[in-house]
Amino acid sequence: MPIKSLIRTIPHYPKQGIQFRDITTLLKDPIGFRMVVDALAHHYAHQKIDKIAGIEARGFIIGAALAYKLGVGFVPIRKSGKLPAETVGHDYALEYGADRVEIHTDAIAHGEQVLLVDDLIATGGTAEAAAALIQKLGGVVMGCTFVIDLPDLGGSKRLVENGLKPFSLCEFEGD
Ligand SMILES: O=P(O)(O)OC[C@H]1O[C@H](OP(=O)(O)OP(=O)(O)O)[C@H](O)[C@@H]1O
Ligand SMILES: Nc1ncnc2[nH]cnc12
Repeated sequence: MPIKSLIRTIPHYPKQGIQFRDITTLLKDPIGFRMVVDALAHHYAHQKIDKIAGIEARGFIIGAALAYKLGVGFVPIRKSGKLPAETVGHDYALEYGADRVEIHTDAIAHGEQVLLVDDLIATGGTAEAAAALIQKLGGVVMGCTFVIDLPDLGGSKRLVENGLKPFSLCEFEGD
């Protein structure tokens, strides 16, 4: 069963006109979830990764499982005000709104190779903000990975142009 076919689309959520790509149907399928983690682990198996940074909230699910599989540490990038120790932050625009992401200042050491993980890339605003946080701490974003790319929204193209090396397992285009 292809990964894409396990992803559910909810029309007009959370706003009129948005086709929401819902990974809960993929995650609840034990084979589907394993296929996602195994495919990403296979793709990155021979690359140097010191840490995985997962973006709240859905990026935690995929990112933590991938970190376990690759045997590397996991650090959370969270929405504003959720992290208890000293943070750095970055504001960004969303497909449907605006937000701010933060990371602990001691999450990443200078020169560490960091793989950024989220469930989906749309405009790329979240991933770029998260990458900026890693770079502020002196980390190197060696790649950004997603289960879903929405290429019509231009985010993956933006990441390519900025040298952030996106890799996704499936695309939803023109629908
Ligand atoms: O490429 P972009 O246009 O920035 O959009 C992608 C982001 O939007 C979604 O998260 P959302 O902000 O809805 O938060 P959630 O994971 O906490 O539901 C998704 O999980 C990505 O993080
Ligand atoms: N269309 C979409 N579906 C699910 N998550 C999203 N995040 C941004 N756009 C989204």
